[in-house]
Amino acid sequence: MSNSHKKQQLKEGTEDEIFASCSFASLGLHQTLCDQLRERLAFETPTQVQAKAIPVILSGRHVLVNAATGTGKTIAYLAPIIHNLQKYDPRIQRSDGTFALVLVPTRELCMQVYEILQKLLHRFHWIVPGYIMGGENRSKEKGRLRKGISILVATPGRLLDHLKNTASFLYTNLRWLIFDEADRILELGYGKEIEEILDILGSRQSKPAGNANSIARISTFQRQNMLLSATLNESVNHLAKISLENPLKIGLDEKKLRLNSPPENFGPVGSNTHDEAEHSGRALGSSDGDYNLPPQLVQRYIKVPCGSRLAVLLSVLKILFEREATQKVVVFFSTCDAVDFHYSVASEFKWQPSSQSETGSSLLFLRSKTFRLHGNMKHDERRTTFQAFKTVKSALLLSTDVAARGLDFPKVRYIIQYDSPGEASEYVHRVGRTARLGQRGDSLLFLQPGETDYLQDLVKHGVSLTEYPLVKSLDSFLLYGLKHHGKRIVSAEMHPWVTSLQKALESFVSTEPRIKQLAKDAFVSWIRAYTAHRGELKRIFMVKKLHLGHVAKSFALKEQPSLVGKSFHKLVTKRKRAQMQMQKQKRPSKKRKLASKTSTAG
Ligand SMILES: Nc1ncnc2c1ncn2[C@@H]1O[C@H](COP(=O)(O)OP(=O)(O)OP(=O)(O)O)[C@@H](O)[C@H]1O
Repeated sequence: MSNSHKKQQLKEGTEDEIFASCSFASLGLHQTLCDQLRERLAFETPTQVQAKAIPVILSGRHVLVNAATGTGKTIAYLAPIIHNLQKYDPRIQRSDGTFALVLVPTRELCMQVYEILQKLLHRFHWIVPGYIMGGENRSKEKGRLRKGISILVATPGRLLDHLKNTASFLYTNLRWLIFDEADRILELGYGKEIEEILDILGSRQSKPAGNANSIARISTFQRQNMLLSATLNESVNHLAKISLENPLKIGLDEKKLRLNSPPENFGPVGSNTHDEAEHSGRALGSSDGDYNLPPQLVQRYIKVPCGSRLAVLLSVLKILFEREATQKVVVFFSTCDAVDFHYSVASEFKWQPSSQSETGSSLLFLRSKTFRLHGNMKHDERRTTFQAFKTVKSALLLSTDVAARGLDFPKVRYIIQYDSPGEASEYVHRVGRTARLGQRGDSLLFLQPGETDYLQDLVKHGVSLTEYPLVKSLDSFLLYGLKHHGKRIVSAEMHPWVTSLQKALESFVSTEPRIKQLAKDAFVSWIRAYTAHRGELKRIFMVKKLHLGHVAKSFALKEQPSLVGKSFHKLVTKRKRAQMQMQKQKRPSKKRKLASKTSTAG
């Protein structure tokens, strides 16, 4: 979509908040680069964050950039690097190795940044872009590194692997090091790898002893490092401290990042050593303070009892896709198994509510094209899905948090967080897949009645949501040719539409052994993910409060799976113990004494 077309879609008043009133050339960028921005990407005017960051980055300062999702942070760092690289005289060559390194948390983001680079470098053919990431063929990557990559985009695990094992990887000319989605890289548990990378590259500000060899291999070029995210907070404090020299903070206030506080380490991050994780970094302490969200984003929550979650999700999706012929929706789940199960239901479940029979219809309930994306998928399938959802006009994407950060799927209109995100920062990034660059967007957060305290947690970060009129929406459906006005129906679970749909779903799952197995697997991993909430959130998302029969219903299982693997058994035992503990605490003191004696004896 052209810049001017995009601008037409902006709400009145929003444009000034998004775009600056200057040109790319006036920021100091080379004319050919400005032409590329216009011709290849259709960008005529810089966004506000680009107008602020580009001159500072051109001046050589280290920066920390914090700006709302979808405001153009990628170009803010890529354009100045390209500007500087094209100036080198004599021209840089492949044999000079890598000059700029962009670190990103996921493979999809790696591809996305690489594709933007390809477009921007079209007329600077001597500057070579490249990428290395988990899942790709290592020896092919080695070959590309040997030939030389001027601007390299990488995921941390694979980068470290090549830094240690690919002798021909030349980085002595490295001048720029960028951490895009810096907080997420740390949340995924890459703290140690990042320190190691900084040491090998000689990019640590306070260089530890013992790395003299690696540092000696680096030339004395001026280094410039950058950290960027829509949710930079104190989780990146340590990284900022060890990697940035006198940084300029763009879009950040001191409250959010206390660079003068005593040094910490990377804190209680996960110990994940894979290239990505499915979950948000639930172990991180969240920072109080407002996050920047796109002002035009309409944020709502929906309160649904556990047993009706699936029926309500499908109903909301049906409403969305029937209301607008072309519609792009992303639904976030907490686990890969949940994505797989819901993907099968969304693409195979047939039900015609006008027919009296439960299953006797041949019409798909959801007619949208459906995609899925998660970390357990084959690498190629993941790549194809990512590209396909980018270009498709109307579709539903079911995903884990691999799609939560940085991905720029054009024209996504609706984000549904079916499983709650955990940290407020993850909420911000998930909803940030819509309402990008001033465009319209809606988000919907599913909560069970006992989880609504989560809304208070979001309020602490300046995020407030209004309630979605669920019963009214359900009333709009025709059931057996009739409208059911739920005047006296106060709860969604009692709504005739929901009860009929639930019955049909249960019957569908029970007659399809493959889907039943997916449902059981999803049930187990969903509970496991629910127990993974940490800190304050554990108080809101309490596994012991869950009614497992209702959880089973949310996977269209008529009964709770009896025994599915050892880990599930352990979980049930743990829950029983916790429940017994709670009961003991409720008993009068005499009995409690007796109970405690018995349990000690046991
Ligand atoms: N100057 C510009 N004019 C028009 N469109 C732009 C401009 N700069 C960026 N865009 C477009 O805006 C969208 C958002 O850009 P980008 O992905 O860089 O945002 P971001 O701030 O990095 O978002 P996130 O925090 O989600 O990663 C993209 O579709 C990009 O092509």
